[in-house]
Amino acid sequence: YPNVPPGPPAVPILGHLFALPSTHQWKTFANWSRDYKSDILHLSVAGKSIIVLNSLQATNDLMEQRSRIYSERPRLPMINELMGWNQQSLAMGLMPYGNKWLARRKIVQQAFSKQSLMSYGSQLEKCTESLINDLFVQPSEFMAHFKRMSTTFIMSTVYGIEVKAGSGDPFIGANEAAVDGLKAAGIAGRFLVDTLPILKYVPEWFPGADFKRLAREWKENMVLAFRAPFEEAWSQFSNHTLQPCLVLNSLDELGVDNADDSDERINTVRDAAGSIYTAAVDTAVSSLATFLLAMLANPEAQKLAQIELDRLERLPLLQDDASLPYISALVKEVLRWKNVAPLAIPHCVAEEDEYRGYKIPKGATIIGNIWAICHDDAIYPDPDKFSPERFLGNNPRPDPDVAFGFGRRTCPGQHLATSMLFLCIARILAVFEISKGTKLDEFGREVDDEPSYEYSSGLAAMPLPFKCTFKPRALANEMI
Ligand code: HEM
Repeated sequence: YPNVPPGPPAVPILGHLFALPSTHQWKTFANWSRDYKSDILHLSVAGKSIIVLNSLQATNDLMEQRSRIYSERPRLPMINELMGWNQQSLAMGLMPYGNKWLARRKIVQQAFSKQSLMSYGSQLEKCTESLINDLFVQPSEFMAHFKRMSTTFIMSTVYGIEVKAGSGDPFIGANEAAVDGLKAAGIAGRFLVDTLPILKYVPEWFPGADFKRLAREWKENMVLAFRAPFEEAWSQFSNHTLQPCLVLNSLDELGVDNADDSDERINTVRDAAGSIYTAAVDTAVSSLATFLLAMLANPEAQKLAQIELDRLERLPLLQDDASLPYISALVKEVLRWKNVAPLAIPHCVAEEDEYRGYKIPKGATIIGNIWAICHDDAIYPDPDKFSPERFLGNNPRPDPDVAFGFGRRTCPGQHLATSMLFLCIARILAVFEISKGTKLDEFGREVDDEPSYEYSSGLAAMPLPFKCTFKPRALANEMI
């Protein structure tokens, strides 16, 4: 590869396949940048180039300034073809750049823009009230409550469907199974078929072809996750009983006639809705769990946040953000400190390009290393420390917008995610004191159960299980 950016030594043919770690690649990429004294790296796997961008400068110059050519998605045979994630359109996050993608993206962007925030604000407030209630009743199940809160919100705002009480809701089960498959398959190098696409023709019964069975099962889950809630909403739409929601607005706006259900416009709405559902739930759960870990790691931040909240003397509302600067800074720090999507979703460059004298080959996978940027000590000194103060005062550090990705592919749920985090965090801290869980030591004494602060790997990082105690604060009864 003449004149491409530097990178670690490669072996013939397979390139860096075996040098790529199977977990937490973002850290290895950042270390390689240090070792090879370059914020852009070139790797190759079986003849395909991968360019890793480890600095804000490089992601700005290429993925933002030149977004016209840096907005494609690479094709991964396991996810795209065998699991069908973009074979029949469906998930817009994995769709090729083009008109179909744009039509879906417009729907999501419009529904969750900053301006439309107030139209779904009351629903968000209702869901976070239930969350607080659930945390009172069964605090140890906090992860399940986070999931329930975000699913209930998405199902009602997107599909106009009320989630069934208890754990047996069929739509939640379908979404969970689909996202689990995507997360597992999103681990780079996990499936050899991504490196050697020819393997996709191996029959399922062939020894070692277990990936084909997994792909088939995951595909069934994914189709169900996209189709099942949409079909329910569609049948209500046809009967004129569908409650106001994204599906209703979009079908109305596109002028869809309820007699005609074979329309491409219907697929567009189905895909936009399904893309939200699969992208929003786990990201919310992971970042809320990160917030709890942050409170365990830095009790001082919790105290300062509560001093600010107590001045309100009531449960916070969405429009309180201007009067709660510490909480707003805390939300930014949650997004920066541990990233839900440390390597975003890979982009792909549509044309050959040149940058700082290096060649960027056409079709190369482009990875923006969100984690490396959010932990760059030139931008965020002492990056491993959880410190909302870095976004306050006379010299605030830049907002970590990069946590939501790059250029034309940036997360269209950014405003929704930030508002959801703001409201949940403000309300939880107004009502509860958060502290470490406990366990019995070998002498039967109660001691703190220290979290590992470790995360799973894959497309979306989730904190490994940890314990946490929620103690109602003195003001809790007055506030609710
Ligand atoms: C803390 C919460 C969230 C974080 C950190 C996050 C982060 C990201 C990142 C890094 C990407 C990839 C961007 C890129 O390729 O450059 C992405 C894509 C996407 N996100 Fe989010 N996200 C969050 C919540 C949400 C929510 C609530 C929604 C629901 C509307 C959503 C919908 C999407 C969609 C549809 C895409 C694909 C965009 C495309 O390919 O055009 N996300 N998100």
